Amino acid sequence: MEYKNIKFEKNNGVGILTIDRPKALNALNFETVSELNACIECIEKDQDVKVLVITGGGNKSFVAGADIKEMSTKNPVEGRIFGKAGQDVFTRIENLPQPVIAAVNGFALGGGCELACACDFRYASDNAKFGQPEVGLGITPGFGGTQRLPRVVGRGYGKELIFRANVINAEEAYRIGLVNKVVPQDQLMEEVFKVANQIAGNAKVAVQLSKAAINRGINCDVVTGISYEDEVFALCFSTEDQKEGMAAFIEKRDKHFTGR
Ligand SMILES: C/C=C/C(=O)SCCNC(=O)CCNC(=O)[C@H](O)C(C)(C)COP(=O)(O)OP(=O)(O)OC[C@H]1O[C@@H](n2cnc3c(N)ncnc32)[C@H](O)[C@@H]1OP(=O)(O)O
Repeated sequence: MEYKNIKFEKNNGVGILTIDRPKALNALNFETVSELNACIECIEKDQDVKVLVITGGGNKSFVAGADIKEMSTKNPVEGRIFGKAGQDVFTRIENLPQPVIAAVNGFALGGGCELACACDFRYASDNAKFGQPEVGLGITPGFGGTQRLPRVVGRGYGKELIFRANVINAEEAYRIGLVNKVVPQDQLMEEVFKVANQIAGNAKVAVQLSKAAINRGINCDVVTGISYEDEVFALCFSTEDQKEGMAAFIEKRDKHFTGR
């Protein structure tokens, strides 16, 4: 499929999705959100993609937020339609069966920080900047930021970032747990691919079921979460990779997973 504002490629089981409007610092206009949705819908069904990496085009920005110029003339009905479109695609990313890593290579502001929070975890380049500037523009975060950011960094830091609309650097983002690792900008993709390949080398069904169990458990009580873990744990014993992984350990040999 041809896209105007995003790029998608695959390399050895790792999908790389780039938000690619560098002249607008990869800001998300309606067209970009729609393309993102179409691309994520394809990835959901693509068995070849074991891990997805999301990054931004150019070397200055991951995503500098929703497109302010486009939003500036919207009425409440249009605002709701735009907000819902962004929320739906970010929820779709969060619920993708495959793990998703955000490679944050610059500004992750507003919708950009929300996109990063919809990913399973985040690595950042040392020039990355994070923030939720929405209240300084007269709006609330609208692509899930009021919900996901406090769940990632905790209520106190989440509320402070949203209320102050301040921008923090990569080291501060690391300190509050918003990113897992900070690396020099020219090493970001290499480092992220290393991690993505490591995940892609593990038993695919077990990785995907682990993600589903974590996501489900985080949104419910621990007893319900644990009972879901029961189900996915048992399900793993129906896979070829469970037989192979354990046989390889016992026979002291390399494992050869098939993803089944
Ligand atoms: C539901 C979600 C809501 C939201 O996400 S609200 C939006 C939240 N985001 C922001 O408030 C960030 C807005 N952008 C900025 O504050 C600045 O940019 C930066 C600090 C990120 C970078 O500043 P600098 O290095 O001086 O670059 P530059 O000249 O401002 O930007 C280059 C071009 O990119 C466009 N641009 C940047 N961010 C956005 C955006 N969020 N929406 C639309 N356009 C954007 C600019 O306008 C300009 O373009 P031109 O050269 O044509 O003037």
